[in-house]
Amino acid sequence: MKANRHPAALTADLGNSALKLAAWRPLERGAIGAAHPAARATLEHGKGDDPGRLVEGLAAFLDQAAASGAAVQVAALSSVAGPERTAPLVETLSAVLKTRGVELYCGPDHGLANLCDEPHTVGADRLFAARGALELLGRGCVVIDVGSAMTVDAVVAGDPDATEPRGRFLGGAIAPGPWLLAQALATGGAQLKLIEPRAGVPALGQVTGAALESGVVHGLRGAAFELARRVGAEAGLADSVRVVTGGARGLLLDPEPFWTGDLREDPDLVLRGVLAALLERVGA
Ligand SMILES: Nc1ncnc2c1ncn2[C@@H]1O[C@H](COP(=O)(O)OP(=O)(O)O)[C@@H](O)[C@H]1O
Ligand SMILES: CC(C)(COP(=O)(O)O)[C@@H](O)C(=O)NCCC(=O)O
Ligand SMILES: [K+]
Repeated sequence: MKANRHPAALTADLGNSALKLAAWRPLERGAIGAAHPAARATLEHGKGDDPGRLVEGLAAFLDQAAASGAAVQVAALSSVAGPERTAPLVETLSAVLKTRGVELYCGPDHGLANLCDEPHTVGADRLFAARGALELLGRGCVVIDVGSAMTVDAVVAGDPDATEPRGRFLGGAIAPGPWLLAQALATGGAQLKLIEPRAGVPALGQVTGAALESGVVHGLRGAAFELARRVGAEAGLADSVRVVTGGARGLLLDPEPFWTGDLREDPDLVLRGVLAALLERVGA
């Protein structure tokens, strides 16, 4: 017989910029969409990082999570990095978890039908974010994930009477994120310097740096709006909710977007999707 509660879980998302962790308390069934992590952390994780530091960081995170009611019993990882960054992380993560009797699942099934032409090439974070959005909203939407890249994707819910699939991933757009925009400008013009994208800058820049900040930040906001509008329209989701996630989402949300329509923010969309997939995987 299945227990009423899911086990406490660790979810990890290795993106191009950072490793994100969330620990989740034991949840009631059907509560993934409304859950808040007991603990969250973002660890820099690049090539050639000291594994000792990662071990320490992970152990400290797991202790903090346990103190907040999430003594982790199961764990899963999503990665969009290549094997050179993913393999050492999996090794370290597995080793740390093993000392606590916890098994790590790598890339659990996201549970969506992937309708893209080359499904295996779609980044795992896009699929997990889409799954997370379905958990959050219970219906189709446009997902905007602002990290190294800015992805704008469409997902629709599956048939509630059927057990599979949970939904359908329809694809979308991959645009540069704020840092890629800033770097492209800095390397593309002799007079142009590297700026740090930050929220709330004026559009009317009156020195080079301010004009670059404006172009990156307001350009990103404009791109997000236009992509969400067009992706939504082509996916039959013209009036649907837009859900914004990713480490740089603040650039879209502050000041308040000029877009009309229903907008939601969820810092944990990818990790929420990984959680849903993991709990299904362990059948708990
Ligand atoms: N405080 C911040 N203000 C603005 N941007 C930030 C901040 N923290 C992180 N970022 C941006 O978020 C990106 C990381 O977001 P994340 O979703 O973790 O990316 P990825 O999934 O590519 O690893 C960084 O590249 C940076 O552009
Ligand atoms: C588009 C992405 C770079 C986004 O990654 P992120 O910005 O979150 O690090 C990643 O999902 C990826 O590498 N995708 C592979 C190409 C594809 O999704 O079609
Ligand atoms: K991301």
